[in-house]
Amino acid sequence: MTKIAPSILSANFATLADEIKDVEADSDYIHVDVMDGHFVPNITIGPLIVDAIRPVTDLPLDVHLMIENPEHYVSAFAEAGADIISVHQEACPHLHRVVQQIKAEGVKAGVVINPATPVSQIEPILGDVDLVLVMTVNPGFGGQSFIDSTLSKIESLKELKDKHLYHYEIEVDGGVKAETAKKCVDAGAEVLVAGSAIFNQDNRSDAIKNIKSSLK
Ligand SMILES: O=C(CO)[C@H](O)[C@H](O)COP(=O)(O)O
Ligand SMILES: [Co+2]
Repeated sequence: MTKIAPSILSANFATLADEIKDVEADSDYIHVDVMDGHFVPNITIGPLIVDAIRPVTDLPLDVHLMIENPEHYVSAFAEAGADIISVHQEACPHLHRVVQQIKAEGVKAGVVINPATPVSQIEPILGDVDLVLVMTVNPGFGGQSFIDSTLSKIESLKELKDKHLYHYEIEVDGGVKAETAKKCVDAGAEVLVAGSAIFNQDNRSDAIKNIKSSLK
C-alpha cells in the first residue's frame, strides 16, 4: 500500500493545526520541510514549529532537512518530536556519522538526493538507512514541475533494495500529483510526498483520494 505524506510547506501556517487535522485521516506521514536560506534559497520551519505540531497528530512527523550542517540540529528536531529525520547527501561530507547520530537519538534516519545526484553517491550507506528520499524537483520551493529523469534512480533504488534485502522505504518529493504519482510507484516509490497537489485544493480528502486512485 503506497503511503501519502502531505507536505505542510503548502499549508496555511496561520491555521497549521487545522490544516494537519484536515489531512490526517487520509495520510500516513506529515512531511515537514526545513529550509535554512543557505543549502536552499528559502527559509521555513525550525524545531519550535515541530514541537508545536507534535501534539496535534499521532501521525509520524517526517522531517526533511534542507540545511547546511544538519548535525548541529538533529538533536533539537528529535527532541521536538520528529519520527524520521532525513538529511541531504549534498550537505553531509560525513554522511555516515550524521546517519548514526540520527539513529542514536532513537529516530528513523533518511538520506536525500537532489535530481542531479546519482544513486552511487549513497550506495555505501543504503544498508544503514530507514528511508531514501529521491527529490523529483530541485529542493527549495513547492509547486514545481516533476523531473522525469529522476525515475531511473527510483528504479535503481528498488533494485538495490530487493537485491540486498535492505529495509529502507523509497520516498519521492516534488511535483507529485495525480498525473505523476503512478510513474513514481511503478518505478518503485513507496511513499509519495505532495504539497501543492493537496493543500492548494479546497477539499484535501478528495485531493488525496484523487492521487490514490491514479495509482490503480
Ligand atoms: O521538499 C520540498 C521542496 O523542496 C517539498 O516537500 C515539495 O516541494 C512539496 O511540494 P510540491 O508537492 O508542491 O512539489
Ligand atoms: Co520535502
